[in-house]
Amino acid sequence: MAVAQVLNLGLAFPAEPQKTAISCSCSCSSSSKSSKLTHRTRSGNISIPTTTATKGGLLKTQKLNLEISPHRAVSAVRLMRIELGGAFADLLNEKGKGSGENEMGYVQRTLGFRTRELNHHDLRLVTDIVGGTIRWRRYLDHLISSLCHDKDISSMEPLLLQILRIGFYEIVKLDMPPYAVVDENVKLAKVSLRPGAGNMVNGILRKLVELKENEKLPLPKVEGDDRAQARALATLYSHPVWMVRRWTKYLGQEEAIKLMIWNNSEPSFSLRANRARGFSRDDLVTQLNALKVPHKLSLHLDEFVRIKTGLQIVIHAGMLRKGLCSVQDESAGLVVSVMDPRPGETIIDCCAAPGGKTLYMASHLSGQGMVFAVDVNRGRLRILKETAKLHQVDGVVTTIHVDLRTLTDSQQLKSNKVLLDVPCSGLGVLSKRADLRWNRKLEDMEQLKKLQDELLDAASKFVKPGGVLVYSTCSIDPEENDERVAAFLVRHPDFHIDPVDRFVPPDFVTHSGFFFSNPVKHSLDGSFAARLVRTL
Ligand SMILES: C[S@@+](CC[C@H](N)C(=O)[O-])C[C@H]1O[C@@H](n2cnc3c(N)ncnc32)[C@H](O)[C@@H]1O
Repeated sequence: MAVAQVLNLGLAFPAEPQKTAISCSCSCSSSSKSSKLTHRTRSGNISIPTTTATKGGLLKTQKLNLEISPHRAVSAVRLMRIELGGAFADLLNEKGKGSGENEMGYVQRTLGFRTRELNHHDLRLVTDIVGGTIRWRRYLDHLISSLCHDKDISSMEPLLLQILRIGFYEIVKLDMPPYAVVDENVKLAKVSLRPGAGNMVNGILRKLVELKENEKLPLPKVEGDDRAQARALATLYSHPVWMVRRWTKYLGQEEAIKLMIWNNSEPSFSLRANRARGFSRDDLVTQLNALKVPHKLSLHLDEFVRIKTGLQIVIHAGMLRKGLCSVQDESAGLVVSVMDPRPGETIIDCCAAPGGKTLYMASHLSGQGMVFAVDVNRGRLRILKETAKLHQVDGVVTTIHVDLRTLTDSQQLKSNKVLLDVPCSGLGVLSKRADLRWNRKLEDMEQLKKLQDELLDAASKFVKPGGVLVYSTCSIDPEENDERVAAFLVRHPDFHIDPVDRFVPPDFVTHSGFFFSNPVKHSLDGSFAARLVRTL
C-alpha cells in the first residue's frame, strides 16, 4: 500500500486545527466529553464505574477501564504532561508526583477514565516508553510526518500525536510484535478520543509496519554540505541540529555520533551507600541481592554500585526514603574525590542544592568539621536540609540561602576548600535527562557562560591563601569547562592549576590536569572538575 493510499483512508488536516487537527472522514470530530463517553460505551470497552471520595467528602463516580493497557494510557498522559505542562520526565516516578492516586487523577482528567493501579512491571514499561519516546521524538516525528504526506504535525491533536509516537516507538525502536502494538494503540485512541481517531492510528501504524518489514522507512541520507549533514544526523539520532553542529565541531562526526548513541541508550544509575548512617557498600549489596536487583561494584569508588535495572524496586523498598543510600552518578562522586574532604575541615559548597555533593562530602567528615552549603534557591536548599537530617549528617552541614554574587568578602566565611558546582547546560547528562535536549537552546550557552564567570569570581573570594577552589560542571562542552578556567586564570593570576592525578584514576585526567568523565569512554555521565590553588 502506498503512502497516498494511507491518506485515502480518510486522513485530512481540517481547516480548524484547534478543534481537531487530524480527523478521519469516518470519525466524529467533536471532542466533547459526552460524545467521547458515548463512543466508549459503543465500542464495547469494559468500563466499571468506581467511586472515589473527594476532598469535600462527596463521592465521585469514575470509570475504571480494564481493557486498555494501563502502561500505555499512563505513558500517553505523562507525555502530555511533559510536553504541554512542563513536567520533568525524570521526576515523574517519584512518589506523590507521578505515581499512585495523583497519577490516576491525571489519567482520569486527560483520558476520561482510570486504569488499574500500576505495578512494578507496568512502571518499568512506562519509564521505558516515556523516556524512549521523548529521546526519539525528532526521529519519530519525521516518520509520522512522512507518513502523513509531510504535513506539519505540530498542529495535530496533542493526545493523538502522543499515541502515534508511542506506537511508532514501540514498532521501530522496541521491535515489539507489531500487530499487538497496532491493536493496543488503536484501542487507546478509540476510547480516549473517538472511533475515527482509532481508525486513523490503525491506518498509519499498519503502513509503518509494512514499510519497516520491507526496510523502506523514509529516512534522510547523510549527504550534502555540513548543514545538510547535521540536519540528517539530527533526525537519524534524534537531537537538536545545534547540538550536532557543536559536537561535530569539537569532537568530529564519528565521536558526535557515538555520543548521540550513548544519549539515546537506556541510562544506568549508581547508588551510593550512606556510610554516615553506618550503611556500608556490603550492606547495600546484601539488600540488592535480597531484592534481586542486578548490580556491579564501582571500579572507582568504594561506596558505589551500578545498576542497569531495578531502580523502581530500590525506591519501592524504601532504601532512599530511609536514607540508607542515594542515587548518585559516579562522575559526581569523583568530583568529590577531587575535593578530597577530610574530617575536621571547613568546606564551602557554593552552589550546593539539592545537595548530592554536599552530603557525600559531609559523610567524609566523620562528624568533625562543617560544610557550608550556599544556594540561591530556597526550595532546593530546604530539600538539602531535610536530606542532611535523613542521612544523619545535619550536624556538619549549615545551609546559607543567598545569591553567591552578593556575598561580601569576609574573614568569617573563608576556607581552604571551596567547591563551585555551577549551573550548566547539562550536556553531559542527556542519557538520564531524556527531555533536556529539547529544552536546552543554543542561546542558553552564552548566558550560562556569563553566569559561570560571575560565580567563579564570587567563589574565589572565599578561598584562603594556599587553599583550593574546585570548579565543576556536568557538561562536556569545552566552552563551559576548560575555556571558563582559562578565562578565570587570566582574570585571577593569583590562582594556578593543581593537577587532579593524585585524586582520581589516570584515565580521567586530561592533558591540562583536569578531571573529565567522558560518557562514551567511561559509561558515566559527562562531568568536569578543575583544582585551582590560590598562591600563598
Ligand atoms: C548544578 S546545580 C548544583 C548541584 C549540587 N552541587 C549537587 O551536587 O546536588 C547548581 C545550583 O546553583 C544554584 N545557583 C544558581 N545561581 C546561583 C547563585 N547566583 N548563587 C548561589 N547559587 C546559585 C542553583 O540554585 C542550583 O541549585
